[in-house]
Amino acid sequence: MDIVFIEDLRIDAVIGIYDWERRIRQTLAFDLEMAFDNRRPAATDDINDTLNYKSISRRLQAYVESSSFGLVETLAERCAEIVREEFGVSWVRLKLSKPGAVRGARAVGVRIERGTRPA
Ligand SMILES: Nc1nc2c(c(=O)[nH]1)N=C([C@H](O)[C@@H](O)CO)CN2
Repeated sequence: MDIVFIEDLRIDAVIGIYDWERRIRQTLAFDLEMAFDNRRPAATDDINDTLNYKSISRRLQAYVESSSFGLVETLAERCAEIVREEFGVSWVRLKLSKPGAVRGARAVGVRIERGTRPA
């Protein structure tokens, strides 16, 4: 199985369950791994045959910047849905980190996998 990945995509958003968190924007970090057969773009050298990581990054930036969920679980689920439904990705692993949210930890967050992983 081939993978297209996006690493440490930083996006500012309103996120969190506490009152003070509803009044500020916090930086979130996204890591994505997406199943995609890269043999065709490798043969054609055509960007139109790829799973375009720039297009996906831009879409997630627009969505996350305008979101205001309480839980990272909710935001992670919505982002995985966008990747699968709008970009036709059969399997995605998405890690959503909230750096500095817990004193003593570099980051906290969730990692989810959605869809069927190709053989
Ligand atoms: N599993 C989760 N635990 C916590 C979350 C969350 O979104 N998922 N959120 C918080 C607070 O918003 C925290 O990040 C503020 O520091 C606490 N636990």
